This record gives sequence, structure tokens and C-alpha cells, in this order.
Amino acid sequence: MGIGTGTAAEAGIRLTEISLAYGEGRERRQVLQGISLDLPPDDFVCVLGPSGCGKSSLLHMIAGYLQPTEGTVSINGVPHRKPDPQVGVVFQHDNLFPWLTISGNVAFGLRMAGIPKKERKRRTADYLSLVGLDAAASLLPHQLSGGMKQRAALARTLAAQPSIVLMDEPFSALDALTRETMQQHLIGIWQRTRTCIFFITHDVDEALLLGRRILVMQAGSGRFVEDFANPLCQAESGLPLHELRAAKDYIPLRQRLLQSIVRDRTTT
Ligand SMILES: Nc1ncnc2c1ncn2[C@@H]1O[C@H](COP(=O)(O)OP(=O)(O)OP(=O)(O)O)[C@@H](O)[C@H]1O
Repeated sequence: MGIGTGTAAEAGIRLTEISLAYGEGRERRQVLQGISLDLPPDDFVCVLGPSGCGKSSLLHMIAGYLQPTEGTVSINGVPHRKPDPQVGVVFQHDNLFPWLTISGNVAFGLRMAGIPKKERKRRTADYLSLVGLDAAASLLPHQLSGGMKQRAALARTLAAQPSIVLMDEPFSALDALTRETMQQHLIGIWQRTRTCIFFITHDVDEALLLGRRILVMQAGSGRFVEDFANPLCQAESGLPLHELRAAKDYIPLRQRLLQSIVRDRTTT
């Protein structure tokens, strides 16, 4: 499943000196400033930052929804300027079509992409199984719980076999227990597919659990102020959640991340 074209050196996401400003003249507001980044094709990266620091704007540029004011976005070695199927996006809300069954929702994008019926059926079944929703295939969205709907949305995105999946606070509307279940599902899915995941969150614990690499943005900084390999991430450490949270490095790392997020940018 999923790795796109491009050579090994070019595969994944490359951001080169990305800046973004909204508005014109006196209304102009610089949101992102000189961001450069290389993300390998099989990575799981969490971007952590407070509300309004520019995380979603960055994701929208990588998705091709928004053009940077300066700099370039490349996906698998090719400049990326508009949405295309190799970059999948999962949002906070599932956006399922309420009149289609769950399998109909997953198959919809495949039909639009001209995938033949037999292949469509096979892929729909495979990806519903991957997210643990085989038994819900014929239900309508309103018959599913919030977590199940988000899993259906994930299956729909993955079924297009993107090489990169961008996730914008996908679990933040879920209750705490469902959220933990979803996090475990996502880790399992990443371990099986090794698709590049770019995951936005404002939750430090979520970033420490999920991200092999964590990038931190501060309010008003417009750039990453921390970029580090996370020794605790569950996909690598294999620790169950309760052991991970009890690990001796957990509290210091959590503290460090919290401080990075809130530190006044004039002190950095
Ligand atoms: N289309 C737009 N036009 C003008 N300003 C915008 C636009 N979109 C976002 N902004 C502003 O850019 C800044 C960054 O917004 P963005 O949504 O990227 O932040 P965020 O870190 O994702 O926030 P949150 O966690 O609350 O979603 C905010 O001040 C926001 O008001």
C-alpha cells in the first residue's frame, strides 16, 4: 500500500523556504516564515502547536489547497500546487455523505477516480477491514458512533492509496476513551501500511504517543521551534499506554514540549 513515485532521495514531503501571509497592505498578516522540512515517505510526524500558530495553514499548503507566498512544496520530488489523489486528508469532522452507506462512502472516491467496479469492491472491503469496520459496511453514517465515523473517513482516505496522509486534529472532537482507541487503531494502521502521516494536534500526550518525529510551533513564531525524534512513540517503543506514560523520560519530555509551545518567541 501506498508509496508513490520519485526516487528514494526525493520521496516524501519537501518544504523549501515556505512563507505564508494572509491579506494585503495594512491587513497583511505573516503566518508562516521560512519553513524548510524533509519528511521521508514512511514517517509518522506530529506537528504540535497552540491554536492560531498556523498548523492548518501549513497542512493546507501541503495538501495543495493553498499556495505559499514564497517557497515550494514538493511531493515525491514533484512540485505540488493543487490537490491530487496521492495526498489524502482527514479532518476533525468526518464529512461522510449521510445518504450513502459506509461502503458507499469509501467506494465513492474510487468511482470518481474511474477505478473499475471489481477493484473498487475489493479495495473498499480491504480498507474497511483495515480500520475494523467490516461489520458496518452496509450501515448509514448516522448509525455509527463518532469513533466509527472517523475510522470510516480514514478508510475512505486510505482507499485512494495516497502516498501521504495529512491529518488535521482528527480525534479532537471525540471523547477521551474513543480517542485512545482511535490512536491505537492509527498506530496499527501505520505499522501495516508505513504510509507517511503528517498529523496535527494541540495535545502534547497525543504527539508523544503517536509521533516518531515531533515538530513544535509557537504562537506567532511562524516556524518550527523544536524538531526531534521521539524515543517514546508507541509504534517504535511498543510500550503499552500505561507503561509509556510511566516511563522515566515521559514527564520531562512532556514538560519540555509544553514549555516550547508557550515560550515567548522573543526569548528564542
Ligand atoms: N483564509 C484566511 N484568511 C485570513 N487569515 C487566516 C485564514 N486562515 C487562517 N487565518 C489566520 O491565520 C492564523 C493561523 O491559522 P491556522 O488555522 O493555520 O492556525 P492553527 O494553528 O491551525 O489553529 P487551530 O489549532 O485553532 O486550528 C490565524 O490567526 C488565523 O486567523
